[in-house]
Amino acid sequence: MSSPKVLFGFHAVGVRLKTAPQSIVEIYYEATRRDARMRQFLDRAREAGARLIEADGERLAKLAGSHGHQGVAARVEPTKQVTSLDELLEDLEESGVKNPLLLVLDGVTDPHNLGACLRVADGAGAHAVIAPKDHAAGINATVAKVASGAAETVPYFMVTNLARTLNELKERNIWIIGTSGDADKNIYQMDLKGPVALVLGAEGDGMRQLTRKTCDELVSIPMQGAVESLNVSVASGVCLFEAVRQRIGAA
Ligand SMILES: C[S@@+](CC[C@H](N)C(=O)[O-])C[C@H]1O[C@@H](n2cnc3c(N)ncnc32)[C@H](O)[C@@H]1O
Repeated sequence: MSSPKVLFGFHAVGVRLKTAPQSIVEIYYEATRRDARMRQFLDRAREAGARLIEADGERLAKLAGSHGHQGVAARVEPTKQVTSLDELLEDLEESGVKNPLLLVLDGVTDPHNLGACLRVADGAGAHAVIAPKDHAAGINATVAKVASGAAETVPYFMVTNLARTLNELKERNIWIIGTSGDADKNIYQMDLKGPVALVLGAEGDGMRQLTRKTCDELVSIPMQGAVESLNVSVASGVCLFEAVRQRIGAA
């Protein structure tokens, strides 16, 4: 059995309260903090039946390590996780999701960028984020903090061979759309209502050659100013929310 882990900050603990309150072993809160945000948080925690424990700043700092805790930390049991991409896609099919929306990150190694990508993926309702095992940041405390709870809600799969995984997605009729500033077509010309995986490249070099070749389509985000490219998490947001816009329009 895996041991409880610690979440900290209003976002991360708040998301767990919303999505899996039964997995919370106990919540520590700084009793001297009596502002509105803390009061609202404690009301929600009590409504969810969570066990609340008063703690001082020192105890919270010990639980959260070097990370900002905002006066709140929780010991939680792991939630039931889907363990593989295949399992996730089968679950989606069984629950009638016809048009999965996936975000693929080819070489995003900065934990802040990964955290921001997970946050935007959650916001857009993406079903999973996929990255190559040997060329990506893993989930750590920084990622979880920047993701503001989304590291808990969006499955993140690190795969051994990204090109092979993209080919397997194609076999499941998922359209692979790579993004690159030099592509002729642009994201707004692309039909994103069906099953799609949006592929974003690394902070410095963009997508690797093999990944690029494996994509069904390449699209750009038309830039209007002097800079050549967007930060990868911003570009993820633009692409994912274009898919959301089209899907809402089609509903
Ligand atoms: C900072 S950019 C990398 C820039 C890199 N020099 C390149 O040539 O792709 C990180 C990733 O964000 C996405 N991106 C950023 N700006 C983009 C744009 N204008 N059009 C399409 N994708 C973009 C791409 O996936 C890119 O690989």
